[in-house]
Amino acid sequence: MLFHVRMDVNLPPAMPPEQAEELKRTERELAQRLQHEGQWRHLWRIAGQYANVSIFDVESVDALHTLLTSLPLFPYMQIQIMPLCRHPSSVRDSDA
Ligand SMILES: O=C(O)CC1=CCC(=O)O1
Repeated sequence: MLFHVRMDVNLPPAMPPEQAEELKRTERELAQRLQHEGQWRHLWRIAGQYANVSIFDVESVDALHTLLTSLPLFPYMQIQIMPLCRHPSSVRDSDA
C-alpha cells in the first residue's frame, strides 16, 4: 500500500542542541535504512520549511503507524497521511 505522508517537524526551542543533533542523526540512520529496504520510497524536503513529503510502501495502515511512531522525531512531528491508489489514467505501474 502506498501512502503520501507530510511531516512537519517542530523541535522545542529549549531543547539542548546536542539532543536535537542526536535525534536528527538517529532519524537519518533509520530513514536511510528504510529507504534501502524499500519501505520509504521517496523523501523530499518542502522548500523553505522544516518539513518533508514522503511516499511509503508498506503492507498495511497498521504497518505505517508502527513505522511512523518508531521515528525518533515522531514526538515532535505533525503528520498528515493520504492513502494512494492507482489512477486509471496513469501510464506508470506502482513500482515506478
Ligand atoms: O528533516 C525532516 O524532514 C525529518 C526527517 C525525516 C527523515 C529524516 O532523516 O529527517
